[in-house]
Amino acid sequence: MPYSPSSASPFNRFFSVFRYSRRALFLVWETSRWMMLGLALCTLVAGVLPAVAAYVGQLIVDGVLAAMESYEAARQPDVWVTLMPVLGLVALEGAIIALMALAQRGLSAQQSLLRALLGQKVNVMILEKAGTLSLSQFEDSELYDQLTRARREASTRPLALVNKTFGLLQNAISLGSFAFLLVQFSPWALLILVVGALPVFFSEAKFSGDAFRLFRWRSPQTRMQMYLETVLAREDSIKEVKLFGLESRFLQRYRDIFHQLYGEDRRLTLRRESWGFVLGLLGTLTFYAAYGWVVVETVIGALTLGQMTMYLMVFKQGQSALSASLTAVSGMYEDNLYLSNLYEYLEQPTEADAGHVTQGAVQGDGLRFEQVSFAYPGGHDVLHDISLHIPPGSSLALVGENGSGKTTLIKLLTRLYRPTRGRILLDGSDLNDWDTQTLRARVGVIFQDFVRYQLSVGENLGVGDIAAFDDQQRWQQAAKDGLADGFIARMPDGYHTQLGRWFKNGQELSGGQWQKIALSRAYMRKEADILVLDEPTAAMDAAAEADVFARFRDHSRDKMTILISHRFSTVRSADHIIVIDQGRIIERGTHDTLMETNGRYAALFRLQAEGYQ
Ligand SMILES: Nc1ncnc2c1ncn2[C@@H]1O[C@H](COP(=O)(O)OP(=O)(O)OP(=O)(O)O)[C@@H](O)[C@H]1O
Repeated sequence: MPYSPSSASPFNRFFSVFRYSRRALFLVWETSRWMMLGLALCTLVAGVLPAVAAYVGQLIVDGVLAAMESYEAARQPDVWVTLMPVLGLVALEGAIIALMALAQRGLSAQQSLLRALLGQKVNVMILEKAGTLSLSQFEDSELYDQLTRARREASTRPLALVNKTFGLLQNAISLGSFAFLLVQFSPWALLILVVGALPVFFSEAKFSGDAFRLFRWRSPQTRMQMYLETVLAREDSIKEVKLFGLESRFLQRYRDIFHQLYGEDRRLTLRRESWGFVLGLLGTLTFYAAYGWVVVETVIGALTLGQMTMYLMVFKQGQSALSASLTAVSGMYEDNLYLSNLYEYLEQPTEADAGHVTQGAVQGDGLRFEQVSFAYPGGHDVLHDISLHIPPGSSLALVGENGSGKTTLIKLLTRLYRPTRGRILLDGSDLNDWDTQTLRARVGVIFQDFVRYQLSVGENLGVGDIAAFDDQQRWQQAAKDGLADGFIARMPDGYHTQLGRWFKNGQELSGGQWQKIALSRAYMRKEADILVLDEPTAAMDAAAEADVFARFRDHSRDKMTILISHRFSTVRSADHIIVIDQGRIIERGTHDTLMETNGRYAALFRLQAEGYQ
C-alpha cells in the first residue's frame, strides 16, 4: 500500500521512519558488502570514542591536579615520575582523537564511493523497470510523475538514508556511552538533556512531511519546467522557437513557475527555521541550566575539577549528538518518503508477460482481427468493431483521415496495447498468448515517429535487429534494400558516421534521408514475416518513393504487409485496401473494386489525382 503520512497517527508516523531503512540498508548491502561492513565498523568506532575521550579527559585533569599536589608535597620531586602517568594519558587522548579522525575519514571516503555506486544502481533499477512498463503505463501522467521524481533524486536519497541510519546508530552509541557517564552524576541530568531536545525534533518531523508533500504535489509543475528547459535548449526545437520568437514567452512561463514554487519554498523554509530557532533555544536553556548545576556541585566539593570538565563535555557533546540524532530521524522521514515513492514506482505491477505460444494453432492462417474495439485508458472508443484478415503473402493498405485510428490499429497488432473488446489472432492463436520474443521477432514496424538515434549510421540500422546490431554486412544489405546506401557512401565515415547534433562531428540528415534509414532498419528484421510501414515515404521525393515501393514488393512476396499512406499512388497496388473513418471500416476492396463502388476512396483518389493535373 502506498505510504500515506497524513493518515498515520504521530506514533506510527515516528516508527514508519524506519520502514524503508531496512530496504535502503539491503540496497547498500547488495551494492558493496565490504563497504557496508567498513561503514558499520567506522560508525562503531566513531560512536564509542567520544565518550572514551571525555573519560580520558577527566583522568587527565584529575591526574594533573594529583601530580601538582604530589609535586608540591615531595621534598625532592622526580619530575618524570610525577609527570609520566599524566603525559601517558595525554598521549592516549591524542591517539583516541587520531583514531576518531581516521574513522571519520573512513566514513566519508566510503560514503562518497557508495554514493556513486548506489546512484548508478538505483538509476539502472529505475530504467530496467521502465523497460517492463507497458505503453499505456508510460502514458499515465501519474506514473510518469513517479518516474520523474524517482529519477531526480535517485543518486542521493538511498545513500542519504543509509548515512542517516548509520549516523543515528553512531550518535545512539555515543549517547548510550554519554548516558552511562551522566547517570552517575544524576539521572535527572539525563532527562533534562532529552526533554530539551524533543520539541525541535517534533517540529522537524512535521516540516519534513510538509516538504515532501509539497515536492510530491507540485511535480507536474516541475515537469513543465523541465519540459520548457528542453524546448528552449534543444537543437530539435530551437529552430521553431527562434522563428516564432517563443523564447521570451516560454522563459516567462518558466520564471512564473519558479516564482510560484519559490514562494511556497520560502514560506516553508522560514516557518521551519523560525520554529527550529525558538524550540532550539529550549535546548540551549537546558544546557546552561545543567552547566550551572555542575558548577555548583563542583564548588561545594561534590565533584572534582576533572569530573566537572568531563560532565560539561559530556553535556555539550551529548546535546549535539542528541540533536544530530533527532535531525537524522526527521531527515530519515524525508528520505523515507522519497524511498516510498521509489518503491511505489518499482513495484508497479507490470502486465503478466503474455503467453508462451511460439507456433500458432492454425499455421499459415496469417493475421485476423475479430470484432476488435479499443479505447485508450480513460478515453472513449477510437476503434469500433474492426474485422479483417491478412493471409501470408498479401498486402493490406489502410487509408483514412488524420485521427481515424490507423496507427492505433498497428499498436494493437504489435501488442503495445490490447483490444478492449474482440480479439486478434496470429496463425489461429490469440495475440495475447504469444511469447513476447517470438512475436517481436515476427513483426517489423516503422512508425511515422520513428526514433532518430544519436548513434552512428550503422547502429541506427542495427537497432532493427538487436542480434545483428554490429553486423556490418547486414547493415550494408539493409541500407541497399532501403535505398540508403547511396548517401551513406558519400558520408565522411560511411557507416561509422555519427548522426545527429548531440555529439562531436555529428551529421544531420534530411527528412527523406532519415526515412530511408528507418526503412532500412525495417529490412534488418530478416525473420519478420509481418511488415508494417506507417507513412514510410511521406518525406521522400517521388522517384525515391516509387523505387521504395518497387523494392518493397520484391521483398515482401511471402510476407504479410500493412501499409499506411496518404498517397494513393502507393496504396493502389495493395491486394486489399481498407478505408477507416472515425475508427470504423467504411469501405474495403481492391483499388479497382473501390473505384467501381465510387465511394469515399474513389472520391479521395480523384481529388488527389486532380491535384497532379
Ligand atoms: N496515446 C494516446 N492516448 C489517447 N488517445 C490517443 C493516443 N494516440 C492517439 N489517440 C487518439 O486516437 C485516435 C486515433 O489516432 P491514430 O493515431 O490511430 O490516428 P491515425 O489514423 O494514425 O492518424 P494520422 O493519419 O494523423 O496518423 C485520435 O482521436 C487520437 O486523438
